Amino acid sequence: MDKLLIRGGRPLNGEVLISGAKNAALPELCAALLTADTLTLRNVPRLQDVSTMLKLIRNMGVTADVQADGSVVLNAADLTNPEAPYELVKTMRASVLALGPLLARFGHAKVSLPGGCAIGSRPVDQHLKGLTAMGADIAVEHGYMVAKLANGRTRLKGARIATDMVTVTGTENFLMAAALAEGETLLENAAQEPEIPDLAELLISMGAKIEGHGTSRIRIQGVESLHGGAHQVVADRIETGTFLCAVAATGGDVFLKHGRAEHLDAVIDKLRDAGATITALEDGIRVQSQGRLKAQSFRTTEYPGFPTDMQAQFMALNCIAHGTSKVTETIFENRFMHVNEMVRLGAHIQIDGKVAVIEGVEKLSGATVMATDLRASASLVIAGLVAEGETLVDRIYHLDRGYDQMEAKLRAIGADIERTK
Ligand SMILES: CC(=O)N[C@H]1[C@@H](OP(=O)(O)OP(=O)(O)OC[C@H]2O[C@@H](n3ccc(=O)[nH]c3=O)[C@H](O)[C@@H]2O)O[C@H](CO)[C@@H](O)[C@@H]1O
Ligand SMILES: C=C(OP(=O)(O)O)C(=O)O
Repeated sequence: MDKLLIRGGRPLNGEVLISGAKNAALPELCAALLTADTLTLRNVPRLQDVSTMLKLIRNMGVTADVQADGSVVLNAADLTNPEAPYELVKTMRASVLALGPLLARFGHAKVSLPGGCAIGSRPVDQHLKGLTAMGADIAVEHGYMVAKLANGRTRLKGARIATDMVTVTGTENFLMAAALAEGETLLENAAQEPEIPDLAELLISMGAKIEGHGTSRIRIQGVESLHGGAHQVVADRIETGTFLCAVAATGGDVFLKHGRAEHLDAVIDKLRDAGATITALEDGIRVQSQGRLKAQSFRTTEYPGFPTDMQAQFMALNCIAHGTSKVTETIFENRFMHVNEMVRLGAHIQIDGKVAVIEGVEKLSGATVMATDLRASASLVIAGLVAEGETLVDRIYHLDRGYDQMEAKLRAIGADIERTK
């Protein structure tokens, strides 16, 4: 199993090219299921979840050609097997994004239930509730969601869907399903994460009629069919935020090319309050940092609030900052698994339910630590970059799920980091 060996204590300087967003590329690959025409996605990140999604849709009968420049050319004209098997779904929750498009285009689908994962139980009840309101009949059998159109219908029908909580992939499933449904769908309480308008723009370029994306109320007029198109995947705001935190923690001066500051307001505000200098430039973000920063308290919430996907990485920074901070995780019930590993590196952290209290220490000391989920892995890499001596981060298959060549990018800006077996 691959591990990362980090010798900490070096500042980071130079330029990093930010990749396309994992959480935009995954639904956008599923959007190819909505049409028999060719769809080209540019700027698709090279990471494990994208490989898994390609495997999943190829298994359905979709052709997907990955080009040298990072584009993927997709065609679902000959899709014969609208099914997402457990073996693939279990490694990637985003597989649930196949359900809406398959149901909308073929009228039936069989998608494995994703099950729980390290960060929480993550049910899909809201996806089922919304698609049922659109005229789907969904039974859960032998661990699968077996979906068809109810009452001899030939298409899904538009509906008003108000989810009990804001759900990102739920909103994406409804957007894709509603694009091909009969009549109007109104999504209330819709997610506003930048990946949602990015998906909506792709669907619009394929002929969908969507208004209000980027707000909590999205209106979709269904059309009979969608055509192909080409789309550039938006820059990954979580990869950008991860590098911002890494440089803020180690010190240095780095330009994050293609990073979008306007997608990271909550994180950037906290980094500025901590003492880092962040400058939004024309095609990226410059981060400069020196000396020990000031610890910052924050609460994770839906966009535009502080993202849960940045909680662990910012906590790494708080571990070595001046002062005591309080981090509250409100989205997932079990997203503090990095804490015990950070404590092994010398951090002072106490957890009480949804709240972690971090008392900043002057230095961390390298040790062997275990990655438990994607962003926890990234936070341990940041902690390793500032720790004295060697840190070995084990189980980095979690990191590979969602970061495009993270260690190569870090090495290029001066980190002493290598992959070992
Ligand atoms: C592939 C992708 O884009 N993943 C992101 C997406 O995950 P994902 O879309 O799975 O997360 P959701 O926004 O759906 O989850 C938000 C909360 O709602 C709950 N919930 C959700 C749906 C449902 O049917 N029932 C239910 O109870 C979840 O358990 C969680 O507590 O948004 C999360 C929150 O920003 C991010 O951490 C993930 O990186
Ligand atoms: C939790 C994440 O991803 P996923 O929803 O794919 O598990 C993440 O990107 O941090």
